[in-house]
Amino acid sequence: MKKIGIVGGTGYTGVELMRLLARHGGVEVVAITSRGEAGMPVDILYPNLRGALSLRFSTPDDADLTACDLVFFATPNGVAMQQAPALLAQGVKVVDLAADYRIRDLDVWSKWYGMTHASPEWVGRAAYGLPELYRDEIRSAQLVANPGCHVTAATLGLLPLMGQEWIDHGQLVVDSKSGTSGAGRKAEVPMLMAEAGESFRVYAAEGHRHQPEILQTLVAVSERPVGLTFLPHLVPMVRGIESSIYIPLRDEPPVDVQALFEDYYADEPFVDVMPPGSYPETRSVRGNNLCRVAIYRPLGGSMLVVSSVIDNLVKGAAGQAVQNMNLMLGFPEDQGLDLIGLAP
Ligand SMILES: NC(=O)C1=CN([C@@H]2O[C@H](COP(=O)(O)OP(=O)(O)OC[C@H]3O[C@@H](n4cnc5c(N)ncnc54)[C@H](OP(=O)(O)O)[C@@H]3O)[C@@H](O)[C@H]2O)C=CC1
Ligand SMILES: CC(=O)N[C@@H](CCC(=O)OP(=O)(O)O)C(=O)O
Repeated sequence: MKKIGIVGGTGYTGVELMRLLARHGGVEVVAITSRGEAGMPVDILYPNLRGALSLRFSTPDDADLTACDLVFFATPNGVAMQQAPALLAQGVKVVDLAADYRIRDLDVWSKWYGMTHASPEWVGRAAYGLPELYRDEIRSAQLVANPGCHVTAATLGLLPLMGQEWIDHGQLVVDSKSGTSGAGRKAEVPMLMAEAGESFRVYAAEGHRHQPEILQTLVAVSERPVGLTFLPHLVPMVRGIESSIYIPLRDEPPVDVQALFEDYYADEPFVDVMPPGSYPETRSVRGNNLCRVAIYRPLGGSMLVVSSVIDNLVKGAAGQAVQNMNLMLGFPEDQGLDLIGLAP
């Protein structure tokens, strides 16, 4: 059994990590930290874990994280960059669910996150945790930067088209909708379900930090400048992200775009290219690690549209983090993640 630690276990990604790891079979969660809830059994705060995980929250100082094979940071931005280097120096592997190691350009990172990076030497050494693109690097990495939630839905919906001469890379639009759990357990009032219920609105229209993160990957893959408008919305559901992605065509595609997507993702365990005419639903991925995509060309016109859905807490956070852990620790990539979405 591999020993696992979680820093920041009281948030929504922390409880989702515990739910997935408790049934993994190859790992044991030995430490889970919270400064505010130290001493409390995890199944008192999260009764869904009763009978699955018998453990108490401990303070980050008391938890023996150096004895772990791998530690997840499910903490706000700016925590892992302070605390992870000491663990990395001891040979512990780390998956950061926050954004500390996602952006290679430190000036871009500082601009969007409003901080100076505390461990810039690790930024270039971190693998970007999108297995569909960087599987080999993740396997051998000591530090993995788990992608953002909107970012995962948008990037997977765009990857097969990147670098194709017949699309206009300069005018991509990602219109993305998130459930309220995306804002975390300590969300500000406007992001609470009671405020979002029976309503639907844009947020961060002046610019969202997921835009440069999506762009970084699209530019790397297409090897050219990319123009991207990204607009997030809050929708009255607890879990789920749907990204509607608009891709202007420059020329008539010389290939069947549906077949292009099916071929690109043929061997991917967690990307499901749906048949023509399908409408991916967030509830079909609720609680599982899938990204489901469908491709449209409305009225046969000059715009391709891709709909991409994920569960923000699973493929958008904890599930993808476990997928990365599996690669880093040598488990089958889908171990503990072979889950079916909930219906109705
Ligand atoms: N919610 C989502 O859908 C997604 C979230 N993420 C990212 O995952 C991370 C976790 O998000 P989420 O689960 O929503 O929860 P929160 O950000 O609300 O959870 C924070 C956790 O970190 C602990 N923590 C806070 N500050 C520190 C600190 N200085 N040192 C140690 N522990 C600390 C908190 O416990 P305590 O204060 O008691 O120590 C709590 O357990 C965030 O960076 C978020 O951006 C990524 C993708 C999707
Ligand atoms: C609804 C909502 O507020 N969502 C959050 C999701 C951010 C998140 O989860 O952060 P990372 O994915 O970058 O770690 C937001 O847009 O800020």
